[in-house]
Amino acid sequence: MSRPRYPDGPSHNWTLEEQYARCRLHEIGEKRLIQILTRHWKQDRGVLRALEEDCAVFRGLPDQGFWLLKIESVVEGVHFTKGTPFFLVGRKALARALSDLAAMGAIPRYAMVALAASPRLSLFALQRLYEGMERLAKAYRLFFVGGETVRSDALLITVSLLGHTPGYRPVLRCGARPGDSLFVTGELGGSFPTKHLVFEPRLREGQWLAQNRLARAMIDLSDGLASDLSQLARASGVSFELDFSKIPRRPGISLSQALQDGEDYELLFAVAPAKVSQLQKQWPFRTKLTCIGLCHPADPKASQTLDAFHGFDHFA
Ligand SMILES: Nc1ncnc2c1ncn2[C@@H]1O[C@H](COP(=O)(O)OP(=O)(O)O)[C@@H](O)[C@H]1O
Ligand SMILES: Cc1ncc(C[n+]2csc(CCOP(=O)(O)OP(=O)(O)O)c2C)c(N)n1
Ligand SMILES: [Mg+2]
Repeated sequence: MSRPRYPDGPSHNWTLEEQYARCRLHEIGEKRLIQILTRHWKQDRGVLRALEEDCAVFRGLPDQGFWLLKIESVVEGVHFTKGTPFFLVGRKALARALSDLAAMGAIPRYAMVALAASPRLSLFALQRLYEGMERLAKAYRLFFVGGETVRSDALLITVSLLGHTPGYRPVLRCGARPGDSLFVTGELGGSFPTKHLVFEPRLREGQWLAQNRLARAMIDLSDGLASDLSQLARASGVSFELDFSKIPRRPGISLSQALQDGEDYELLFAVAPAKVSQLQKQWPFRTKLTCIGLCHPADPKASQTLDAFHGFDHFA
C-alpha cells in the first residue's frame, strides 16, 4: 500500500525527515532553512558559484569575464517602517542589491523590479519610490529592463540585478588564507534609524579591490560583522582573530552594537600578507579603511569565535 503524502494521526510512525519537515521556521533559522531547501540543487558548467555567495557567478564568453546575478527584497515592517519616506524605501531597495555586487567587485548593468503593493496605496507614493531607485541607478549608470506587479497588504519591493566583471575575476567569499589580514571599510553599528536608508554602496571600492587583485575574499556586512565574518571564515576554511579595539565604530556605538546591529553595508575583505602595504599606500578613496584582525588556520579548539554575538536572522 502506498504511504499517504501528508501522513497524520496517532498511528503514524514519523521518519526523522518527516519530523524535521514539521519544524516551524523559527526553530530552524534562516541559514539552515536555505540550506535544507537548496541542498539538492544541481548546476551546469556555466555556473562558477551558485549558493553561499553574495551573487551567483556565471562564466561569460572567453574575454568577457564573468556575469553576476543578485536578488534582494525590502519589506514593510522588516526593512523600513510605515513612516519611511517612499523615496528612501526605493533607494534602499536598490542600494542593498548594489552592495552585494560591490562585495564581489562587479559593475552593475541591468535591473528588474518586483512590486507588491496594496490597492489603496497612492500613485504618488510609488512614483516617489521609483524616483529613489532611479536616482541611484543613474549615479551608477545602470538600466531598468522590467519587473513584476502584484497585490499585497504589506509593501514589498524586490530588485534583481545583472552585473559583470569585464576582464577580471569576481572576489568570492571563500578565498581567505591563514596569515591574511582582515580589513573593513567605513564605521560599523548604529545603522538604525537613519544610515540603513541612505548608505552609499561601496561599489567603487569593491571594483578597485577586485581589479587590482588586492582582496582575495570579500563579503558585504548586512547581518552584522559577527555573523558575516563567521560566514566568510567558514566559506574560506580559516579561523580568525579580531583586535576588538580596532573595530571602527560610529559615534556613540558600543562594541557589541558594532558586531551585531547589522545593515552596515560596508565591505569586509581578506588581503594576502604581501599585498597589505600596497593596499594601504594606494587606497584612493576617502572611505575609511581599517585593519581589524588576522586569519589563522582552522582549529576548532584554539580559534576565536563570535558565537556569543548574534547576527540578524529573519526567523530567529
Ligand atoms: N529562498 C531562497 N532560495 C534559494 N536560495 C536562497 C534563498 N534565500 C537565499 N538564498 C541564497 O542563500 C545565500 C545567502 O543568502 P543571503 O543571506 O540573503 O545573502 P546576502 O546576505 O548576501 O544577501 C545566497 O547565495 C542566496 O542566493
Ligand atoms: C523596521 C526595521 N526593523 C529592523 C531593521 C533592522 N534590520 C532589518 S533587516 C536587517 C538585516 C539585513 O537584512 P537581510 O534581509 O537579512 O539582508 P541580506 O543579508 O539578505 O542582505 C536588519 C539589521 C530595520 N532596518 N527596519
Ligand atoms: Mg550580502
